[in-house]
Amino acid sequence: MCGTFKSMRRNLEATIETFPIAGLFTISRGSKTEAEVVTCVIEENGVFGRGECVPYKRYGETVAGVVADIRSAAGEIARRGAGREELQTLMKPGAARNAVDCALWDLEAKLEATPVFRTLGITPEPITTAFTLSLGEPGAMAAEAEKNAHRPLLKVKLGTADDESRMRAVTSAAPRSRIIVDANEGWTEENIEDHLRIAREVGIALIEQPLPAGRDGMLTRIDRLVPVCADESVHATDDLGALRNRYDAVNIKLDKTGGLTEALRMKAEAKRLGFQVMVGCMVGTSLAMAPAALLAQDVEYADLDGPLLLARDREPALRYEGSTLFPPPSELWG
Ligand SMILES: CC(C)C[C@H](N)C(=O)N[C@H](CCOc1cc(O)cc2c1C(=O)N[C@@H]2C)C(=O)O
Ligand SMILES: [Mg+2]
Repeated sequence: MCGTFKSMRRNLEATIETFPIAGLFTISRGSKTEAEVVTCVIEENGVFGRGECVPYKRYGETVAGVVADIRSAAGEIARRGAGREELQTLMKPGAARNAVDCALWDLEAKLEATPVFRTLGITPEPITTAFTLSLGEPGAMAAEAEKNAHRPLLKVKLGTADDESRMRAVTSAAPRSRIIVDANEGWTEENIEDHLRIAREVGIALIEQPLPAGRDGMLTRIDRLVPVCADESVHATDDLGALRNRYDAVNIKLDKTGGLTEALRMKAEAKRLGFQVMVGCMVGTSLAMAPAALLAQDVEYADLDGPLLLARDREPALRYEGSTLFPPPSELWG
């Protein structure tokens, strides 16, 4: 409960941590070999709450800027005891607020000996996550798809001039998997209708962010032959209204909403407006996925595979068995 600890003194720390990626993760905007995350730890009376965020260059965020933003809010949180509700006005939506918000959820759960899932009134169950295939040449993507053809849900990174070959290659290599295509803003007004026709022909389930954010108005005028999901075009609850006739689904990420508190509001409003919901993630560890795994309990798509791409994770980590993600242990978060 927010505000309960106002008279208590809290200490807040923000640190940068690096986790190596197993191999290379590539999309149309570039490649990564490691996940650089910011961890926020808030302590009160020897009890620690932790939250993790992943700053994203696409949204003008850097790790140094995010650490600075967290530290500048630290006075209000640590000395004055600002809680989660005040945090929503103290910091803007984005990665920095996510780390602090999730650390506060974790701290409050531990101080009150009440797990977050209980506060949310849910009984978390294992969920199926998407598994992401990097962008590559059609043959290489087909080989990766074949290797992962046992997985029920694949997310395929596209956004090139020749996505037709790639869509055909991955769908024939993994014929039993449901496939999400994430074009990462890489399609154009000229090629989107052709791409949608091919996507429907080969049985793609969902197309994520085909057109650039801010230049996606055409989506209201075309026949969306495959459901279209907003990612870069949607950050928080206030964005939803304008997207109503443009998108069929929205990808909610804690690093965009600025934490679980706003993400819960956004999910409720998205459902009320009739959107399908995906809960997504950045390239982060189990600590970043844990709150998202609770958020994803009742949505159409969970895309929480960050740790599956890492060569090293938190300890304890989330348990994944294939593409099944189990509820987070409280020693990890919540
Ligand atoms: C481990 C996957 C990337 C996580 C998820 N399935 C996913 O696809 N998320 C992306 C957003 C994260 O993408 C990032 C993060 C990053 O730090 C750097 C990059 C990207 C990316 O897509 N390209 C660059 C390399 C999503 O839903 O769009
Ligand atoms: Mg995306």
